[in-house]
Amino acid sequence: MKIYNTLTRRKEEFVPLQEGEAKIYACGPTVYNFIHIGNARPLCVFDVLRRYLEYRGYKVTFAQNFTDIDDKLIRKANEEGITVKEVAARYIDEFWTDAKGLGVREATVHPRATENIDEILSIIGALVDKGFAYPSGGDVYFRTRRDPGYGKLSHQPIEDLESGARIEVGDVKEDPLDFALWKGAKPGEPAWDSPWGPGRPGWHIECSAMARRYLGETIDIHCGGEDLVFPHHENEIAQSECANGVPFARYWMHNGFINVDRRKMSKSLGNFFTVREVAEKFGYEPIRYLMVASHYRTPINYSVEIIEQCKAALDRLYNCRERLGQVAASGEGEADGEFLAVLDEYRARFVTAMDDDLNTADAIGVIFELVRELNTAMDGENPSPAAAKAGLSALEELTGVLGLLYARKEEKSPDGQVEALIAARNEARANKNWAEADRIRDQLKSMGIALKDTPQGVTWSRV
Ligand SMILES: Nc1ncnc2c1ncn2[C@@H]1O[C@H](COP(=O)(O)OP(=O)(O)OP(=O)(O)O)[C@@H](O)[C@H]1O
Ligand SMILES: [Zn+2]
Repeated sequence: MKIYNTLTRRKEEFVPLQEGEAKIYACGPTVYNFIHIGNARPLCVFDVLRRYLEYRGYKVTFAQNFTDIDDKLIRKANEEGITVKEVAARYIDEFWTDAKGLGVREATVHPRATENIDEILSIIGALVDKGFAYPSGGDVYFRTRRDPGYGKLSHQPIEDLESGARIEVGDVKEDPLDFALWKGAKPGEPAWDSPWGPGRPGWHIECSAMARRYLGETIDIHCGGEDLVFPHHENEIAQSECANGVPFARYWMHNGFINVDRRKMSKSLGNFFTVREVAEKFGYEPIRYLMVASHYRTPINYSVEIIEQCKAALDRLYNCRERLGQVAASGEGEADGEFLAVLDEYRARFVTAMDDDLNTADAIGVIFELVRELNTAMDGENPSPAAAKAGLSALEELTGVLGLLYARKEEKSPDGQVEALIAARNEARANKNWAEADRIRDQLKSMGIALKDTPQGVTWSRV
């Protein structure tokens, strides 16, 4: 598989540190609010990365943190008159509601910053000992200029960062480029003891600490949104590599933005839609579909129309699945070898697309071609139940890698199945697809169901 590596700005063959294994770290949400559609993108696309690597036989260890202490959480807690812990607990709960709704699997571990203070202090201690960090005014800062590799991820030479950066009077930093690893406690803020006095961790250090604790000093893939490249990920690299003396992450993957009118959807701009509000109107799955229908590095312009298109595309997939299910249930037999070979070709093309830097857009294109092929096969006089069964399993296999077709369960009750067929027939009629409408009528007839067209709609009875 090839992955576009932000570090080298090239697509590179993915070679894991240990054969057959992949250790992945994804920066998780700061839990002070509901997640918005922009935040849903990294959640969904890196869930697909994990599923795909597993599909290809890798043992994946996936860590995603919760940032449960920072300025925004403290502000929210003060606004609401509750503790930071309560804010975090509430929005972690809400996160799970949305993540599950989006079909995102739980990571292998979901560590929280506040539960990893010892590891954080151990990295800061190592950095101080090696001269890469210094305490000052109750805080501890990273000596950015001491790190020869600084700027390698965002591809900006340190001189470019220097311009505009100035030391303010009373500044506790030695250099304006230095950033905080530890922030001395302010009155009323949560604080932990440390060798440099009570305080709390900076944002960047928590990821270095949790990645090391749960995945090791060198990890295979580090991912997150494009906006995290600088300074967050640049700082993570600086901290981890200076503390551990080995490379931090071998591959860096960054998703592009969800935009609204070409501007990044973000809380600060106020141009965001929460996942919850969109899901309440359209369901969760069209949101996931939106994320996987594009290549993860391509910007997506969000609109209601695009969600509606996603919903319609999903309907086509579900309709095909349902049809296959019905034909498959109608008999037994062996599928034709040639047909099975055709299905395998679709599988191979799907893999080729995904191997090319997780090109889910092309992969979905292959799935829709498969759907056309399967619909045609089901259109015949006497569609083969065995072929339908094989087609169904190919369709479920490939949509499953993208984490799609999870929301609607197959109707198991006979009445539900009849209703579903009547709905499919109504749709066929609305599309003037008379042959299909007649076919469904006949199928129902063979199930002992008689239809009656009335001014109120179609009614049915068992004969
Ligand atoms: N508009 C967007 N499009 C794609 N990814 C985004 C967008 N906004 C945030 N992300 C990603 O969502 C993940 C969660 O980030 P985080 O919780 O820090 O969001 P945030 O910074 O609160 O969002 P905002 O940018 O709205 O303030 C990160 O990987 C971030 O890169
Ligand atoms: Zn991070």
